Amino acid sequence: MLEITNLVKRYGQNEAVLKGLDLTVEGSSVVAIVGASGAGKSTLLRCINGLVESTSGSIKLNGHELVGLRGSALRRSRQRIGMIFQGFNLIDRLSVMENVLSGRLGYVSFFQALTRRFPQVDIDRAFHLMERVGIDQYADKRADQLSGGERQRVAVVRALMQEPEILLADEPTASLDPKTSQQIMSLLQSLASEMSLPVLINIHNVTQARLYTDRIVGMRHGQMIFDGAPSEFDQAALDAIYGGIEAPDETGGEPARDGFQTQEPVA
Ligand SMILES: Nc1ncnc2c1ncn2[C@@H]1O[C@H](COP(=O)(O)OP(=O)(O)OP(=O)(O)O)[C@@H](O)[C@H]1O
Repeated sequence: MLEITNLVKRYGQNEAVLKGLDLTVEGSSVVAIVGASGAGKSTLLRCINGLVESTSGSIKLNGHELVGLRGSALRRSRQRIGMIFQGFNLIDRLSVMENVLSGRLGYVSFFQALTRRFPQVDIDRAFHLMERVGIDQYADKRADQLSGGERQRVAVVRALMQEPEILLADEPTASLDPKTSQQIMSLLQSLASEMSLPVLINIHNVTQARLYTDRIVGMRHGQMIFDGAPSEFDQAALDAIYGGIEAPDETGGEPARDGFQTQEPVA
């Protein structure tokens, strides 16, 4: 469970970007964070995974306080948080398998990491997860030879290899075409339930947020001004979140299945 209480983030002497945010995410729920550009969505995710230092407040992941961690404690906490980015953040010259196994770097010895010799159990799990998301046939291919959707699946598997307690996705579909975007959203939704993993997704596409998440959190100027089920996310909520700022992306279409589901849940 993720419990955020009275979270404040201020960059330098500027006005606070997050102004006392409270948010609790439990179980396997998929939560969309929506809001206009500059609302503070990415800052919220970066505070959770410690990429930026929170100014004050509390972020607890399964009871462990994340605010104020430094050094090895911060590195250990990051291992428990899977991160997926808009630009995939893969190492292009490495193979898909090597990218995926890099999700284990925090768990193996310095020597193993240096020589990239991973335990067989990690390799088996990598194949299992790659098969689950439909990229096992690309294991030996260079990451830069894959399409955007395939690359994002590699990034998802790399994050899952960390055995994370939560997945954070920062605009995971913004670089993808509409159909591929839907498949990735559907995949995240399925994986959340198969693995009982909470997933927090920053997303501009409100149609996809409505279709593929269990809950929508709307932010404006660093504050949460909507928190409810997708069915409650109506025009009034849209106006409150985006009114006078920008028109959200309403493209999205019909729900998609991720297309690579297996019968076996992934442990
Ligand atoms: N490293 C930084 N230093 C100073 N200000 C920053 C920094 N990162 C973000 N900001 C500011 O914080 C505010 C919120 O930015 P943030 O990226 O969190 O918004 P966002 O809702 O994710 O926007 P977008 O949808 O465009 O990604 C913006 O005004 C931004 O300029």
